[in-house]
Amino acid sequence: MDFSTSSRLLSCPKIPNSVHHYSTTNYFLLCPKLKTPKANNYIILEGRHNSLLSSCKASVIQCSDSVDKCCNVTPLLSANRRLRKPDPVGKIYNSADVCTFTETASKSASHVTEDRIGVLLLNLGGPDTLNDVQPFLYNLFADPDIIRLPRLFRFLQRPLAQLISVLRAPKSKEGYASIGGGSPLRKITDEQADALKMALEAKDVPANVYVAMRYWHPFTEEAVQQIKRDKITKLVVLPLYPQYSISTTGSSIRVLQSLFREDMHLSGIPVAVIQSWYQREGYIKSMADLIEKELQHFPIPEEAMIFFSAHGVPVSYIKNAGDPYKDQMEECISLIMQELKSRGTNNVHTLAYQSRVGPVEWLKPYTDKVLVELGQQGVKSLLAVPISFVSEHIETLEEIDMEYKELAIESGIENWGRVPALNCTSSFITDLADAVIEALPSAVSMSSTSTSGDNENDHVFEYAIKMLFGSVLAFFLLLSPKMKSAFRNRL
Ligand SMILES: C=CC1=C(C)c2cc3[nH]c(cc4nc(cc5[nH]c(cc1n2)c(C)c5CCC(=O)O)C(CCC(=O)O)=C4C)c(C)c3C=C
Ligand SMILES: [Fe+2]
Repeated sequence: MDFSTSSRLLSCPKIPNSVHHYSTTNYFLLCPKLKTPKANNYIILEGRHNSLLSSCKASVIQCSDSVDKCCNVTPLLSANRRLRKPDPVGKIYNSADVCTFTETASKSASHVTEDRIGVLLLNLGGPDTLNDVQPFLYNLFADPDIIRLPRLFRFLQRPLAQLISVLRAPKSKEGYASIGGGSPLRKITDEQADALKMALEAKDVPANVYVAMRYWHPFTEEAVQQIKRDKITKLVVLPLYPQYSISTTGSSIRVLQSLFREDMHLSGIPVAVIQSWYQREGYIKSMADLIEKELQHFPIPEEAMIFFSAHGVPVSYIKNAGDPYKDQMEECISLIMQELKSRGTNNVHTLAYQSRVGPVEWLKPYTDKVLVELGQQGVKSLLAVPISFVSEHIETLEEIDMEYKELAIESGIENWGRVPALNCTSSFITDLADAVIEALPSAVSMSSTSTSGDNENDHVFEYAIKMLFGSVLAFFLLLSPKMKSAFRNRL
């Protein structure tokens, strides 16, 4: 059998929210709804292409632990709704010994060349100058996915954002001043976009790559207008956050959904959203490469503790809102450690959370507390690894490199190192390009699926009908002689 060279993801028409994956050696059908109770176990349906098309009831197997090309892809419409559930991750595992099919693969490949493909990189954004700091903070705190107020108090969101941004601006400005007077995020993200475009071209998938920032320029609205002007016919949305959080990827996708829903043209464009990609082999290996390289700078590399420091989120996101961020973070770290182990690197490691804001409880343990404790426990060499973000930014350049380094040294840690952010590391960008190519066939337009608004209306209509019939029925029952006597007897 002739095999296609690229991996593909397709949704199965017979099972909602399913994705199937085929590559040089195999394909899978993944059905999130058939997920087993254990968080990381998914039931994968495997079968021949023909059997898949005729029936989705192919042989059912439990997924293995082996992870190859994985990312979580959905159409734009259902992207957020599914990820707000406690453990929504649609994992695509690669395993050997499964049949392949060439016909659809080559069809997809030719389809790819006909389309005007766009890739939309989602990122947080950062102030370009010190004057931008307060308005940037206002945009951030005005986001209902960052400050989650109860519905009744939503009218307070903007005044509160104004107050908090003004109060926080002086401290934030100090931070940005110490790293050169602004955030490097825009420049690095633009460079990543250029590198990704080149990597896609090298794989014979020409595409325009756009940058959509959530809280500063270029805003999502600007990127989306450009996509429209460029007459893009197929779009892959790729958040530059490896792990999904309601506060990051979730927030950006929410904005994107509302922009697409409002626009007839945009809602017709097939879109695939890659929601998280922390399990991708290319990413895990790129992280392991950076860690291995940085360990070599220590006097005794095997004695250095690998200290993963992730951006925190309030605990309520995990406990009440079902944010998968913590689970994904832990799994990501365990995959990186497995990879290091397979290379003979057996250093001890730990995870802590940094950058908390405000008076609520955030994910623990807190980075600053752990650093002091480790110093007290006699740890002498420590390698900090920023893990929730793939570019240098204020929290690596100022918080880790300055504040935490100073704290660590004060606490007795003698040898300090920090793994650089991936930025434009070529193995990483190549892997992102693969993720885009794999996601392309799963792109679906909003207009080809029912919108959540429609569903909600359906529910309201259904509810009203039930209420009406229920009331009429209750009225006649109450008037019936049998019912009257029953009431009389009780009284
Ligand atoms: C995965 C990454 C991030 C998560 C999760 C996240 C959640 C989160 N952040 C804040 C508040 C602030 N974040 C700020 C900067 C900032 N945050 C991230 C990433 C995540 N945030 C990045 C990459 C950046 C830096 C951007 C840059 O300019 O370099 C800031 C501003 C800086 C400061 O004043 O400290 C705030 C404030 C909350 C409240 C939150 C979850 C609810
Ligand atoms: Fe943040």
